[in-house]
Amino acid sequence: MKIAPSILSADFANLLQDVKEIEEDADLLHIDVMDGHFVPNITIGSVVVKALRQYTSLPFDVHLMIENPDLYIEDFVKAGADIITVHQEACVHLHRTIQRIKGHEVKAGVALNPATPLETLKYILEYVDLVLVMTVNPGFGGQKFIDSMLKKIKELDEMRKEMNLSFEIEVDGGINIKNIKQVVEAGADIIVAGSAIFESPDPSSTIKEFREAVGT
Ligand SMILES: O=C(CO)[C@@H](O)[C@H](O)COP(=O)(O)O
Ligand SMILES: [Fe+2]
Repeated sequence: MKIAPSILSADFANLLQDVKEIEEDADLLHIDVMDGHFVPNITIGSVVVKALRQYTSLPFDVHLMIENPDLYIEDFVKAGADIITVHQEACVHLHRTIQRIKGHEVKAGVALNPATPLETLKYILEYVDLVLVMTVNPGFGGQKFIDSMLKKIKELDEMRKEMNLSFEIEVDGGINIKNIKQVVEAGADIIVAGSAIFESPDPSSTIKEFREAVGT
């Protein structure tokens, strides 16, 4: 299991300090990019990713919650993204968008909102490196995990086995020390957590507790 702290819940006035605090314990840094159109919130853009890139070697896991992601892929690649994930709901030509990301030699992911069926990914799964299952409606940190998403993670894991594919399953939203084990048992490989890590008194110990809770 990999842990990807989401900087959405970090202190933006002390962003580097917060990243440094989790650097040794985290596997990836999850960066939520929101445009105020696809989701009702505006967060950070490629300039912030580029600024952070100079100070950490953690792989950057960029979650684009934006319309027309094709227009910005190159900017995020140049800024230092290692994984770029786009939403199925935001891409009219998803296959083209995934190929565009992979053409830059970074990993390509596709994200699904809670209400979007897995079946919409049937013909794209063989091309992606990662599927991000949203377990809250995207836009904000600190929301409650939607329980029915456990079934979705399990079904995706089954599809992966049946299709003999090796994409990673990433899960994002409302994950904490109480539900992490269930999420991993359902089939998740990468756990994103924002508020549970950055709003805890000791973010680095919280990551260690997450690993202990899962038994890894
Ligand atoms: O993409 C998103 C929200 O849209 C997430 O990455 C959040 O940042 C997760 O925050 P928590 O639910 O863990 O507080
Ligand atoms: Fe995210």
